[in-house]
Amino acid sequence: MNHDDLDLTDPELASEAELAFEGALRPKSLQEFVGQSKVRGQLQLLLTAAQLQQRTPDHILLAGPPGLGKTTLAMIVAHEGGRPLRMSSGPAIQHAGDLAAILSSLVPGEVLFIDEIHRMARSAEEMLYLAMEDFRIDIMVGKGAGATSVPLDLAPFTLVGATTRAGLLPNPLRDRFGFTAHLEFYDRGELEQVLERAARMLGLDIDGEALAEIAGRCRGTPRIANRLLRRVRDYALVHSGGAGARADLEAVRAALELYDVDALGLDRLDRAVMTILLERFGGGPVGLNTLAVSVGEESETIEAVVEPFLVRIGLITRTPRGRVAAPAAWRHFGLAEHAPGVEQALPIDDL
Ligand SMILES: Nc1ncnc2c1ncn2[C@@H]1O[C@H](COP(=O)(O)OP(=O)(O)OP(=O)(O)O)[C@@H](O)[C@H]1O
Ligand SMILES: [Mg+2]
Repeated sequence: MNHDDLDLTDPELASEAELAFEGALRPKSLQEFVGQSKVRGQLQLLLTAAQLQQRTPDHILLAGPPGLGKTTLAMIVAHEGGRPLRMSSGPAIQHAGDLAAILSSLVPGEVLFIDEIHRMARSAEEMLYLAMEDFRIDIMVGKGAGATSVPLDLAPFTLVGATTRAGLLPNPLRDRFGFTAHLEFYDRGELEQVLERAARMLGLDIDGEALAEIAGRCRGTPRIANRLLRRVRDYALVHSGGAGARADLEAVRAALELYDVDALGLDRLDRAVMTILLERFGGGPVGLNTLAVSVGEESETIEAVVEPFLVRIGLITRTPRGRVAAPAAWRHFGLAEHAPGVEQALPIDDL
């Protein structure tokens, strides 16, 4: 089964076909990169200053929810400076030795991209501190009492780290980045631009109204925008009997209804979380872990993927006592707001 069809609005899941498509769609320069104007300006300044001084740019941390363009920006940083790019990821660096092998083979000026940097092994993290600061690592030679550490100079490089969970990074690591870019969800206009570009590349003839409808349902996330667009393209193609893909508002609505993406872009998991929060916990407050267990998901997923969007569109608020449903949530789900404190009346084993 194809991941696309299972979790159309999960910004994290990507099938092989989708990855190939993403590769083709990635903007290659800051100029082509849509939206994130603040971050674009910050990056531009940092890269230009480095170029003027003919040095490697400072280390950059890209933080933000999945699918907003972190990998794309890392590639742009390399491309804009005409620098080679090495790609790795936190889960692939489980020993300091893994990192030493990468670092010692970098060429001068290379951009090292470490995706999901918060998942790197602790021992490697410590090695990275020295590497980032002094372009040097200490390699342990021998074992036991006779072990000595041998310093090894590295080629100057730029580390670009990406994380969906900046809060999990230890302070010493966070502090060693010259700049942290916080990526924001995209607004409608920006998403329409992303979609327009992708439609052109897909050879899909789609009108403005239809684009706007997709833009409204893709959770502020370019990856989801591109994915929904492909399903609309399928729909248009099949309904024209293969004659050519042309999509209007009606086609978009029909296609997205088929795939269970509602008018706000909520998918099944979002709706499950919201329904439980509203109906079972009377709108909260309820703790993240309790919510996660109730829908049978990892609390990491709820926190990194589901919740940021629900908070952003004003369906959930985070309070010190837990997550609370906002009035808009009751309206969106067509429910009457319960009296506060209902959750306390629930039988204990229902929690
Ligand atoms: N600003 C943008 N303009 C145009 N397309 C974009 C933009 N940002 C992202 N995209 C597209 O969205 C897709 C996902 O982007 P990308 O892989 O860079 O996200 P990510 O932040 O690295 O996600 P993850 O956290 O899952 O690794 C790519 O196909 C990319 O082309
Ligand atoms: Mg990425």
